[in-house]
Amino acid sequence: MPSHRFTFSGPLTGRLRVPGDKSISHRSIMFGALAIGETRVTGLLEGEDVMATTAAMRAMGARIEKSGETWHIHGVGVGGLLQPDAPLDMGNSGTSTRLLMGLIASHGITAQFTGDASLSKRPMGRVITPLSQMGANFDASEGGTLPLTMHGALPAVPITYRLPVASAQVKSAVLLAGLNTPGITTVIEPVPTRDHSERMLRGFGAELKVEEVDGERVIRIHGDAELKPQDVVVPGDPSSAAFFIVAALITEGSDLVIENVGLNQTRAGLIEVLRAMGGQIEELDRREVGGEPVADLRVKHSALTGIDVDPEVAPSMIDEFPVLFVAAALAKGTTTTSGLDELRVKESDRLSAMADALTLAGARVEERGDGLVIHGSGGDPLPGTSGVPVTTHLDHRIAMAMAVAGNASRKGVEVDDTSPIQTSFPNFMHLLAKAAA
Ligand SMILES: O=C(O)C1=C[C@@H](OP(=O)(O)O)[C@@H](O)[C@H](O)C1
Ligand SMILES: C=C(OP(=O)(O)O)C(=O)O
Repeated sequence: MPSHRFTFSGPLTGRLRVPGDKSISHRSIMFGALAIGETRVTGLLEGEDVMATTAAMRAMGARIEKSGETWHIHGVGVGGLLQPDAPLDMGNSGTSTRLLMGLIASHGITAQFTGDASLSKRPMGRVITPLSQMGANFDASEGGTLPLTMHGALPAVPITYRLPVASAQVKSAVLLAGLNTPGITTVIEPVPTRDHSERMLRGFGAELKVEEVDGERVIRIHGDAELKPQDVVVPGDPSSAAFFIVAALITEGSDLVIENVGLNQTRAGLIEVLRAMGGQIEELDRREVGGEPVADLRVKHSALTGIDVDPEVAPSMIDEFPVLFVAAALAKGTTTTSGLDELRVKESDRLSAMADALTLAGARVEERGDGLVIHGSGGDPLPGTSGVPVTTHLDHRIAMAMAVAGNASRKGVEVDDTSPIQTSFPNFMHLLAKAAA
């Protein structure tokens, strides 16, 4: 467990580029593995989570290799996944687990899923329910957690499923099961979540339609699909850029350009919220990369003011709350967040983990059932930790959020375990040290 003390080492300046989008990276490997022919992917995030997806797709028959900066994926075709001969180790990755369960649900194969201590606590019942309706069978504990074994159904049965939680992973699991199911599988999404599966499935040639009915998104996918190989360029991950956006906003003297950041509307909530708090975030050279809107972001140190965050924006910044809480801890006045029950079932309980960590670093935080209330310092650096390190609970976003807090503290913040950062942002510590040097 490598611990690390993150201390102020200077304002953030210059230019940097964050790694590829994690959601798009997972999907490019999965969809490439289901296409017939060679898919080429550049800008792939080479973090542990995406490598778990890669290993699983190899175990089910896809040939995946890297040469130079390009990943080459030779797919097996929809319906062509082979039975893996060992358990699929999902590591720390909820996205790998839930999306692959969807894929396997409509293949006549059996697979066992295992994961680390964090993933083994996370709820899988949310995908087991619709995938069982489609015909898949599960040997799982009553709580619906890993390890579990699933038996796919061939043929699976198309369903219409209305999402009971705002989750792109559940939506994607059902749509992916629908790829190899005869007929039309329908997902109704009352609250919009990230739409990378829809965009990319269409790009790979699936017949998928999205309609807005009474304010809800209705997504229909035709089964027995044939996917055609694509050249995918993965844009930079806005969820990774978030740490540098907040670090620059709260560190005096900062003026930083973050290049090539994906700005898909379903992911861009944090930028909106930070601007409403007074953050100076400028978009330069807005363009399209791989079918997604992208820009370079110029971020300057700003005096932030606390706000009430509208719970409606939550799905478009669901992974960014840990670092938003850090921005709020440095703002003037109070920031109130609510409607964030989903944060309790991520890699850690992110409400309690961030309340504990920020309190230990000297911030004033109240934990409520579905959100945090944070009384900001008015721009003064946080005191920082002494003695006891903050606990990351195997959660990369807690580790990186508290690293950013350390950079805006007097004594620094000691983080108990930096290894989870490898799941989504392997060069984070290097980039932070470089930008603040
Ligand atoms: O579909 C995806 O790629 C993701 C969806 C979100 O999870 P939920 O669907 O559980 O909200 C998000 O937290 C995760 O990091 C990636
Ligand atoms: C929730 C996250 O990922 P996953 O669900 O894939 O583990 C995340 O990256 O913040």
